[in-house]
Amino acid sequence: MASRLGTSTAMIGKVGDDDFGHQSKENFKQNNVNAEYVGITKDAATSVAQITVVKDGQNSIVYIPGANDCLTVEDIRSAENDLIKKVKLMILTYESISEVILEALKIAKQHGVRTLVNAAPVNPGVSEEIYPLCDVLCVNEVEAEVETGLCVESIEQAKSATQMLLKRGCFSVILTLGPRGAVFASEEQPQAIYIPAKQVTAVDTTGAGDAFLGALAYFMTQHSSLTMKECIERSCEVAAISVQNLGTQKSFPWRKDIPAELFS
Ligand SMILES: Nc1ncnc2c1ncn2[C@@H]1O[C@H](COP(=O)(O)OP(=O)(O)OP(=O)(O)O)[C@@H](O)[C@H]1O
Repeated sequence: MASRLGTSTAMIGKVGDDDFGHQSKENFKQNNVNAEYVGITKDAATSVAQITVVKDGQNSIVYIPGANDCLTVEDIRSAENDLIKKVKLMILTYESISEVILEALKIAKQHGVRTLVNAAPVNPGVSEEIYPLCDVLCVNEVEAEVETGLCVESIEQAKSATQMLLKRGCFSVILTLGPRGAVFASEEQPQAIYIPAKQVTAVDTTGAGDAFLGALAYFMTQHSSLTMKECIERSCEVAAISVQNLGTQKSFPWRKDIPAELFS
């Protein structure tokens, strides 16, 4: 998503030496994502996700980690000089193992790279040491419940969850709420604010979180005069476009498909 909006983007990861792995690398190329640091391992199959979409567009995903678990601390260190230290922002997900996430965050912070951590998919194995290294922690309702132990159904409960995550040391927290939008709080603005989503008819919400995050990375890095609230509002709009199309990455809009005022 970040690349489709026009951000120079690179991926660090690992795929298996199989059809899905080779297709993934080809897909990065077609989306102008530098995949030089996406390794191929013979020790595991490429990670896959079985996705079921129901009538209202909501989804349920069974995720099988596979090769993602083979990404090592050494793989991250090998990208430090030529990649990590040169970027403005690093997005991390919970698809890697805890020690790898932690190493990537430490290296990014050493070089003044902003960090945007998406605590997805739910991974209770991830160390609490990551929180103080998160410039932005982004969770959905389920992930927020697992991270905090709180019930996150109402917007008020979502606001309470962001407060708890801030207290653990994150600089800022975004809790996405599907069709309701998102809640945001930060050290600078601890009072959580609610940002509504655009009302649209969703056909497939799969990938809404990734569309939101990729767009957020774009606005945070390419439109530095925008406040975080404005970046989140615009990212909600991009994600709302994606849920009106079928597919996961396939549903992500290209820059030309997005109203020009979002880039002003
Ligand atoms: N039905 C919808 N209508 C409008 N916007 C939506 C809808 N669903 C999601 N969005 C937008 O996408 C953002 C992220 O969605 P959500 O909270 O569902 O993420 P997620 O659970 O991580 O998604 P994923 O299905 O990719 O795992 C929301 O904050 C909202 O702005």
